[in-house]
Amino acid sequence: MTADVAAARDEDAQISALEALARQARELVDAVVLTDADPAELAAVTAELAALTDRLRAVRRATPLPHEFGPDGTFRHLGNAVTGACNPHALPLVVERPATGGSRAELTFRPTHEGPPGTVHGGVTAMILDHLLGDTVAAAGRPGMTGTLTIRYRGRVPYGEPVVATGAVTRVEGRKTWADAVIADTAGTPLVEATGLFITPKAWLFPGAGG
Ligand SMILES: CCCCC/C=C\C/C=C\C/C=C\C/C=C\CCCC(=O)SCCNC(=O)CCNC(=O)[C@H](O)C(C)(C)COP(=O)(O)OP(=O)(O)OC[C@H]1O[C@@H](n2cnc3c(N)ncnc32)[C@H](O)[C@@H]1OP(=O)(O)O
Repeated sequence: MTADVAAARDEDAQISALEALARQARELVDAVVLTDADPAELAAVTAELAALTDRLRAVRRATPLPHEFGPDGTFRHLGNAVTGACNPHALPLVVERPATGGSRAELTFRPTHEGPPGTVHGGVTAMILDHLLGDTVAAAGRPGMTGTLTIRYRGRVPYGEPVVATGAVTRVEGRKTWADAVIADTAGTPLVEATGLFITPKAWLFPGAGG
């Protein structure tokens, strides 16, 4: 085994272990949101969690895992707030790019995403749509940063039931790309619609220009 292969295997093992930790942390958050334990039990669990937190903090990175491009051009961001498999905050969203264009994701929100009773928080659905729009413009070869994001909430988004998010580019002009996205129920009824303007930063076209 060459040193490169051994290093790649070590990195794979590290990432798998981090993914498992993030999955467990999501389970923990869900359990916290839904627990009905008594105060003494809550205090005991809190003390155990404090000890675990200290263990992890003892070996701390300066930043979350960075984004990277694989040899086949695929984009991976394990620390991302929406898609990051190693980020407990992330659903994580798994985005597909259908051959017909655009981006698509099937997802199921959890009770931890609740805003109004029984309904997913509007800021959470906006975040998902922002990401899906960003992936949509990137899939069209026009990656960019969100300039504007407009959301129309048409129906309550439930948690605990699958919903489908889809996005498509609608217009391009210079460094600007507009796209629409929607979260719909499995019958296709639109629940939240979004339009975004994405701008490819000057710096991405001309590396070294700053920004
Ligand atoms: C996160 C991805 C990183 C890596 C990406 C690479 C590849 C990606 C591959 C796959 C990615 C998959 C998924 C990505 C998913 C999600 C994306 C998440 C998106 C976000 O979560 S992102 C965070 C929120 N976002 C910001 O943090 C932006 C802060 N901001 C800036 O970084 C700059 O401000 C910028 C870049 C916007 C412009 O800077 P700039 O210097 O390049 O351009 P400049 O100012 O010259 O404007 C040129 C023309 O755009 C007009 N214009 C400018 N800003 C506007 C605005 N806000 N609204 C309307 N029009 C605007 C001007 O009026 C002018 O228009 P005109 O030419 O007509 O006069």
